[in-house]
Amino acid sequence: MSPNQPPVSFDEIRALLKELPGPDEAAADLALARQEQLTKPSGSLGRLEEIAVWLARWQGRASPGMERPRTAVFVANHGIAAKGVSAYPQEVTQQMVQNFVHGGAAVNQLCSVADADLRVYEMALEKPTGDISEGPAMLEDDCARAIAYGLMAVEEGFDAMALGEMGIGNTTAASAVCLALFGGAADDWVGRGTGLDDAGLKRKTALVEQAVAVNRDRLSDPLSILCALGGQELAAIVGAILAARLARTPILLDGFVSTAAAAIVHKLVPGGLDHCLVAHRSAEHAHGRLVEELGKVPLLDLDMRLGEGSGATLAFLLLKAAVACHNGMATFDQAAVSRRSRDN
Ligand SMILES: O=C(O)c1ccc[n+]([C@@H]2O[C@H](COP(=O)([O-])O)[C@@H](O)[C@H]2O)c1
Ligand SMILES: Cc1cc2nc[nH]c2cc1C
Repeated sequence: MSPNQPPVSFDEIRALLKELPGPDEAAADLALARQEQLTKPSGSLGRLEEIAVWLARWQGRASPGMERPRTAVFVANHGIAAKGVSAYPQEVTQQMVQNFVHGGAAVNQLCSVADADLRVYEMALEKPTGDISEGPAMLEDDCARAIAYGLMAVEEGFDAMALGEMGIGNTTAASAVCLALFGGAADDWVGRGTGLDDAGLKRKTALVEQAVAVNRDRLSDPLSILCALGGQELAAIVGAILAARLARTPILLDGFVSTAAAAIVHKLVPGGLDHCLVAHRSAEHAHGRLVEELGKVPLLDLDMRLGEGSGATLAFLLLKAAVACHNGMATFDQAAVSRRSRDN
């Protein structure tokens, strides 16, 4: 496959999975060795130390950088929205795109605070995916094209990317994907999304159960699950995660919906999410269980449940702090600070 021709079939995407590069352990070892020289008790910067070494490992350089972060927000509509699974009407998806463009959304302010570039990818909003409670969300070709769209959204030259989404009804799709991938009961995976009331939550739970039952013959592997139950923005996030691995770009996953998309990659390739961190634990009911399934510990826990890349963009600030300490602190030798006393 030439670099300018993204894969447009599941077979080509499966072939790409075999080409994913591993970590740069030499860069990580050098970063770890530097952490031990810096003027602080060993380990005392906790996860900031881990983040600096993780960035070195996945950027492939001993001195990690965070000058150029980008937030990508993938936006799509969902047929299931017509069944009353969201507290907001479907037209909000398009209206929020305008709000992003005019700089009025939360993610605009957070990008400005974090000095991050923002890209919004609108995915055929006039053509919602199929209603998953009645049949598949997408045909294989459409799903592969959406994955390819996400692959193409990753450009070289960014130090890290935050992957976010926007789409009324997409927590229903995310819950259905999780139920199909991890099993359990529908109510393990369903939450209030944008703020459903009790009656709405009951309806949404029944529809998620129905979606998995109706599509049961289409759930044989992770890509088929994405195709049958997911959405275009979830598929694009899958593509962006894979492309970022090829481009040596570390990823911050946002909330429940972004993490549900990432779970597809987790099930497709062992270690496929090693270049990704979960930025925050969303207040959406199932996110805690989902991050446990992925073996991840979110960086922040602020009761946020907005989506649109907000939590991941906010966490860029932690990555910047980790890099500033890693690259800027003096070593014990440079600052003439005495090292640890011999243990008795
Ligand atoms: O990702 C999350 O943790 C999250 C939790 C609740 C809501 N959202 C956002 O809200 C929208 C989906 O909610 P809903 O209720 O319409 O399914 C969509 O635009 C998401 O970005 C996102
Ligand atoms: C207003 C609004 C903004 C959002 N941003 C991401 N998801 C959203 C859902 C709603 C309803």
